[in-house]
Amino acid sequence: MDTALGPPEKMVERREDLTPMMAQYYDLCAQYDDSLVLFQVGDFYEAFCGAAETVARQCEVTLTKREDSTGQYAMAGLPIDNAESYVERLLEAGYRVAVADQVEDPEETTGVVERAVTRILTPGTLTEDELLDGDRNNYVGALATGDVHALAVLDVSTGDFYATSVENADGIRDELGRFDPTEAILGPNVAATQLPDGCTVSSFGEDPFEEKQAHELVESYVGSVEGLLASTAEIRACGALLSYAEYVRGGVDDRLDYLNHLTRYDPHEYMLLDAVAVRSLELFERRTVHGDESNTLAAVLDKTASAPGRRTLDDWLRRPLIEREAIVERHDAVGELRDSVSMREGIYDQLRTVYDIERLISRIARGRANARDLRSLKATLDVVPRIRQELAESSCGKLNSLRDELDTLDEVRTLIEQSVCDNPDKEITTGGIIKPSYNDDLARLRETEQDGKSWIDDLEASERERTGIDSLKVGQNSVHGYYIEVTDTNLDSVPDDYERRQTLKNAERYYTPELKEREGEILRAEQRADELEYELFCSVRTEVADESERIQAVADSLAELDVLVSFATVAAEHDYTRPVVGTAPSDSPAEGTLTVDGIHIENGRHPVVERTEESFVPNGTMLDSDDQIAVVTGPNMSGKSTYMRQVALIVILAQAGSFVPAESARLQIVDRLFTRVGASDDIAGGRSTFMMEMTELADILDHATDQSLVLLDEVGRGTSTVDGFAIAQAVTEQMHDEIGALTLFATHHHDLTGIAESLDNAHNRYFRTQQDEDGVSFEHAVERGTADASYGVEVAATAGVNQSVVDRAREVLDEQAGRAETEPSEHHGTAGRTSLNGHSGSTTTEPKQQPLHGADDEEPTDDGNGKRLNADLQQALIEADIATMTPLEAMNKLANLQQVVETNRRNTDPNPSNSS
Ligand SMILES: Nc1ncnc2c1ncn2[C@@H]1O[C@H](COP(=O)(O)OP(=O)(O)OP(=O)(O)O)[C@@H](O)[C@H]1O
Repeated sequence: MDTALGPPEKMVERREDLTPMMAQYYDLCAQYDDSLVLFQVGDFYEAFCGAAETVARQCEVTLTKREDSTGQYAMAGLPIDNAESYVERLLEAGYRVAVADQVEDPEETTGVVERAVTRILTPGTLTEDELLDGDRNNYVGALATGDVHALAVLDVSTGDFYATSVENADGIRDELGRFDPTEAILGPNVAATQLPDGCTVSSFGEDPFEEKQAHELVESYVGSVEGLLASTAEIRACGALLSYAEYVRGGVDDRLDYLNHLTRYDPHEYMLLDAVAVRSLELFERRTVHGDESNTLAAVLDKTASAPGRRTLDDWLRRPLIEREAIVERHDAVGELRDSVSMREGIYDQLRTVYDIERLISRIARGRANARDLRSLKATLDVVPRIRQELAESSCGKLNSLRDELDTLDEVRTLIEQSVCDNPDKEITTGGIIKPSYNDDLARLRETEQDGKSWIDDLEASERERTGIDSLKVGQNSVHGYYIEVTDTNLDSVPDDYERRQTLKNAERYYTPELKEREGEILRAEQRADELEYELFCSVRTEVADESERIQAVADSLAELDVLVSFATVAAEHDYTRPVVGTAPSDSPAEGTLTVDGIHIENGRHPVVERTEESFVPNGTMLDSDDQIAVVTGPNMSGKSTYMRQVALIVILAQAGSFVPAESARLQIVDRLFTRVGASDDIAGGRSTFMMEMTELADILDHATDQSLVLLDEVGRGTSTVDGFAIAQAVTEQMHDEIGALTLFATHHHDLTGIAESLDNAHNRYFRTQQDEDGVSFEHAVERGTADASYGVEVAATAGVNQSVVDRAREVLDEQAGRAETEPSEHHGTAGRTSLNGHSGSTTTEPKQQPLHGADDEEPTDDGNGKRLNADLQQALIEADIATMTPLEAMNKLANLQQVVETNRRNTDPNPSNSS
């Protein structure tokens, strides 16, 4: 066992001799032996022995010692006021942290202070604002298997709770990809391999997954599971998850009543968007080495005003809809909000003032909220009537139903308004949180306190008059209470009824019997009033918590409205258009249902790239049952990847309910979206092997349907040219003949363009490229047909390769072109200058690897007229498979050639100084 966990070895043999406090520590470590125990001692959380060493190392705090009659123990302390940042480091290091707080007042205890674990902090169950990203859900998941594979996920900080099940383990991986939980617990026979990267597996045993126990627990939270959950595996996953959520409460008041809203969904109700697609389309995180969140789809669409809105936006993008009516409802709402600027801005202005209502209600229900939280809830609920007002003029069904669902919760708002102070204290035990007017007893006690304080306020003046001492002062301190202070020079005038309380350097402090009595009255009234305020506050908090279901419903509606307003704002500001969505004809739709065959986009734009490029070139897309596959060619940097991703993002946006960046769009509803991007494009994710590429391809071939959209970028690039081409061809044929998915296939294999010509429902698209005396430039415009040249040499010239190599390369190309005119060419569909692809038209022969003289060990020699060198260069250039090279490989190749020319020049130049 990790030395930071369990009872310290050093204490085991001395257990019976330990001091009472250390015995308490020992017992808590034994009870929570899977967690690192942080043990409150006054203002610090302490750890001892091995745990202390871990805390000191991970949190970079000083390791000290504690010595008592039983020995010496290593000790490390974290200041309670600042504990969160340290705890974060322990969680990142993979520890669960059990926080053992003092649960009684040390001043009221004679023996050792009672301590108990009040919460166990784990990565997926955090509720502390300081440890959470306000805009993101933080999910913990539970997986169970049975007849089906079930997944339950829960965000303890917001109460978002989902369950689903699928037939195979791959499907579970996809669903996990949608929620991206930070932590998971696994039922019997479930492998951790399904979990996304970065998800911590926590051990929790098998008992909580036991059916009967799980069933009872789930029903105690959400009522009958009949008709809600679809399998026993789902019940077991939900039950285990609830019991884990209770467990991390540390066993103190462990019910979490607000977790009463469980959503069971069928994965087939949403577009299937697996983790690979989410990553490669950069929906939430850019595929940079460290991943960053700017310039992602979620970021450019985020005009939300509130944290719940931001989280809901993520959810909608992760789970685009496939039911036409639901999609159209959202589009209707976005349309109305886009057109009505005053309604849109009015709602936005209201939403900007709201607090994170989901996290507020979770804190309130867990009994962790303070009075400020209740005021924040009230301020948030106050916007509801105003938003209803803003929506009064709405004429669309979705906005109307959202308005009707917005419960104004008048009694909750009135309760908080009447009871909780307008600017309450943060502390809840020291008064200043409940209005005296809320309770007669409280009012009386505060009056007594106030009367007493007024009497004392007047005391200074009356005593000065009585004693004739002008410098006499009345004051108070925490140790001695109220006093009358007289300087030494006036001691003669002190009356007899003054009793000495404290001697200072130049003064004496006194009290009178009446002052003492008044002071007692004030203190008693104040103390009782503070206690009463705390009691009243707790009961108000409980009353509010009892309404958590209604409050959560309001939170959901506000979040939904926030996303719709955000979509509408983006649509208005960035000229998005409303897409027409229809069911695919192959779905056998009911009569009257609008069907759309394929994806038809006029002047579409990439929603993210259009924001970063100075001038973005819009492009159209036409895929349907007659033009089901498009093979997209074009040189590096021409815009192929951007184009393919743009089509996918437009489809996702439309099905999430947003308008789309295009002049017009008619879109068939897509059931699944698959992406396979080039192997070398994904190095940051550590998934650069050909094996990984093929695993993803296998997944697509197994699961794509005739209603799916498939993006294949450079499939087969990770292996030899011949194998890669063979795989690409076979995949294209299967997509065409058997699967029937709408497919965009970007490739450098120009030969694949011939295949597209030979298949009935496939066509070619290529990116136009301009060449002039300044070099090659990319127009980023896609057209039907195939590219007329590869422009590899021009790209090299533009990249700065020196002129003599570029000129020579052009010569070689011209010679090639001359040969091509006299020999029959097998290259498919190319016109004008031929491709530099050395195996043009040949699909079966492996290109020969001719060693280049001078590049390896053999020195080039001059035969007097440079013919040998020319032949070598020619051969090398012909062999170079420019169409499949990355820009870096092309540049290396050219640098290599350049070096050969340089070496040759040096060897043949009679004056070596010329060759530098
Ligand atoms: N339609 C467009 N309008 C303006 N700029 C674009 C457009 N499409 C792509 N670009 C820009 O061109 C560059 C290359 O785009 P992209 O990566 O899509 O090319 P590619 O053909 O896929 O390249 P490679 O084959 O090397 O992967 C990017 O910087 C992108 O921002």
